[in-house]
Amino acid sequence: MSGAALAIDGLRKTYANGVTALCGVDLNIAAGEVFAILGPNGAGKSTLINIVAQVTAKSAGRVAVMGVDIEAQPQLAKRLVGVTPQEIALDPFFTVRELLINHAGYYGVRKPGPWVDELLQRLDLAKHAHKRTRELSGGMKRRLTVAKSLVHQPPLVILDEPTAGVDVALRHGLWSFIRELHAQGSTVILTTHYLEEAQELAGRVAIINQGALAACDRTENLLADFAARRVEIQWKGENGAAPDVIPVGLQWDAGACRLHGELATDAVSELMRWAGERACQIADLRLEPPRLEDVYLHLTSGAAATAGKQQQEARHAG
Ligand SMILES: Nc1ncnc2c1ncn2[C@@H]1O[C@H](COP(=O)(O)OP(=O)(O)OP(=O)(O)O)[C@@H](O)[C@H]1O
Repeated sequence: MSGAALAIDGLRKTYANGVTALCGVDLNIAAGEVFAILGPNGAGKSTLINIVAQVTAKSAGRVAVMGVDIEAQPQLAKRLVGVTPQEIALDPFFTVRELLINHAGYYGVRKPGPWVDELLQRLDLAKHAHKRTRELSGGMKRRLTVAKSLVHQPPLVILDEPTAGVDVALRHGLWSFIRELHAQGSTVILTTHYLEEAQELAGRVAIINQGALAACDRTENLLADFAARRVEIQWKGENGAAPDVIPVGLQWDAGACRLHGELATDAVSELMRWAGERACQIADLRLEPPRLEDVYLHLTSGAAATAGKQQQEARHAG
């Protein structure tokens, strides 16, 4: 498992209440990657992150951070990772600077001052450094939580929904900060519900559903493997009349007088023939490549999701 920034093998978690949050996840994230973990609410993303951060105990499996097994060398493994949790919990009585310096002390960092100043600068917190944390706005607290996780300069940075509930400008600020961290050699793992964020930042994406890995690949490969096109046809039927034949896979929206839906790539030539025969009734026709959102929805809902979970459970059975 050495060589990877994060190596996860057969990770399982069943909570005391009997809920199985992870049912045998394997994941290998190379040093220097920006990697996104996507999945619906309750998929198991935070459980996975909390196990890596050693705030939740795993039920089975192995986890190594920068080649260090979290069970064999828990203290060393803890120092190699900085986790920004989803929940913001900051001591209200410390100032921003005090909080960061104290937190650095927790990791045994000597003379943290210059790096704390740099973090305050880069996360746009310098002018709030003297304020008590209870005086900060939600967005400032979010940035401080990010700074706190980086104060010991870990090589692996994990951000659990870093942009949840933050405004657009701050989101873009955090994106450029993540790019800077990456450019400086950090490995960054983030979870997000914003698919465009994953597409924008991450080289590779994992989709977790019901505690199982539904996909893990480069975004462009996930899109290339998804053999479907989005179709939208504006129709000029007289008095709003529907087309005589509706191509399989498309739906008729009478109010907007249009056909729309998803079409398998190998059915496109058939659609073109259908459209050619009705050219004078078509005002507009658009065929769009799939988006990460389409792949995500396909993998996390219905039959594809159930099949993926069963496959993974079978692989890890026993
Ligand atoms: N401490 C806990 N005790 C019992 N069950 C838990 C606990 N924490 C999480 N769970 C359950 O484990 C499952 C996975 O939860 P988790 O928080 O890991 O999902 P998530 O993918 O991070 O969701 P979200 O996107 O909503 O943050 C859910 O069914 C959740 O209810």
